[in-house]
Amino acid sequence: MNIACIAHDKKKDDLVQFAVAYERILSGHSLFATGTTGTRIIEATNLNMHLFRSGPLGGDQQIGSMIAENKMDLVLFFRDPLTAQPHEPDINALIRLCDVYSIPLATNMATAEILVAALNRGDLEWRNLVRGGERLNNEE
Ligand SMILES: O=C(CO)COP(=O)(O)O
Repeated sequence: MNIACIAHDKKKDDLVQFAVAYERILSGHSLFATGTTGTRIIEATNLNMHLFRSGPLGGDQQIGSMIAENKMDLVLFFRDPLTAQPHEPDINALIRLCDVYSIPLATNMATAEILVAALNRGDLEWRNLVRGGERLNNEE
């Protein structure tokens, strides 16, 4: 599965802790992150991640682009609901695309725990079917 990891500044410690706690599960997947979040996770774990730009510089949009291309299977986006963000439109666009394409999205640690447990159980295997179908359609 392709998994995106994103956290606003006041939630980065939470996501780093989360990545440490679930490193074993996450290591079995392809990980993507916005620049600063991913750098923090790489420093704290042995996980490999593809780093996009920092969120305010277009990283959210780059992940949104992967969603639009049916290349992202799960989004862990620890949002800070108490701080205004300069790139609010990008954040809303990313969340909107998750809803457009029915991509599982966790915006806080409690939901992320549930989704990662589901991922580990195989509950997200339907994404392989969706992506497989997409590939076949493109090949026709
Ligand atoms: O701003 C972000 C998400 O909206 C996260 O970006 P960084 O990981 O680069 O801080």
